Amino acid sequence: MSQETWTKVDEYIFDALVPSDPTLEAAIEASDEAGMPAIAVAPNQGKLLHLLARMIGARSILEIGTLGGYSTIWLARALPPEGRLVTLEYYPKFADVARKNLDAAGVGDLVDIRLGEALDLLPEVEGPIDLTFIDADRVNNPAYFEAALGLTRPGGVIVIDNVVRSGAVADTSNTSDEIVGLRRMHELIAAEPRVDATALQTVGMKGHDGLTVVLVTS
Ligand SMILES: C[S@@+](CC[C@H](N)C(=O)[O-])C[C@H]1O[C@@H](n2cnc3c(N)ncnc32)[C@H](O)[C@@H]1O
Ligand SMILES: [Mg+2]
Repeated sequence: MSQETWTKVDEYIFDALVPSDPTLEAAIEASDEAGMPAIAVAPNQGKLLHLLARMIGARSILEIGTLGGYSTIWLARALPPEGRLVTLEYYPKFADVARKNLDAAGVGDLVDIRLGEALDLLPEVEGPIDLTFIDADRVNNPAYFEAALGLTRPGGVIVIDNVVRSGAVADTSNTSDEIVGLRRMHELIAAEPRVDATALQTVGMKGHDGLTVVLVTS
């Protein structure tokens, strides 16, 4: 299997189940034009986040890692009119682009973008949260998971993106801070009696990676 095949299958999935959406495409274009890295979730992954939020009737969502607000739009669109989404972003320039994209998508009123180091911002986030999406610097994922667990209500869900990194997570010779952080996060999840979880590796237009899905049980 090659990257070419994975991209082709993603395109098939988009055509079949995730129709092109001018608002979301404009958000990606605006991020590209601002020179931001192309590291947003893929459309089918964004839709998975959206569906998970709808499946649990999410009214409050926390996102760690906004970038240009692409996944934020998918998640915000799952909220009822009185819902709320708090998203944390380190770079002011990224937050500015995200604010414009969210307003253009008509979900700006639902979203509170908080600027700064996520570890500093998390203690100020008000719970309970129904769904937390962790998609920032993996080295801090153990701390992000702990914070998310403290905020996410029983019955709520924590999703962590980019947990496979082209297989590096399973390569014992890889001791980079990022990969050690991912393994430590999975150890914490496994040892935590208040959650149940699984992880999936994914291939597609974004290469080989994966996501971890955690149900907060109590
Ligand atoms: C992969 S991108 C987020 C992509 C976005 N969730 C999407 O799919 O559309 C990660 C983002 O996290 C931000 N970030 C990285 N480390 C951070 C930190 N320590 N605190 C806050 N934001 C951080 C980066 O600036 C970047 O915008
Ligand atoms: Mg990601």
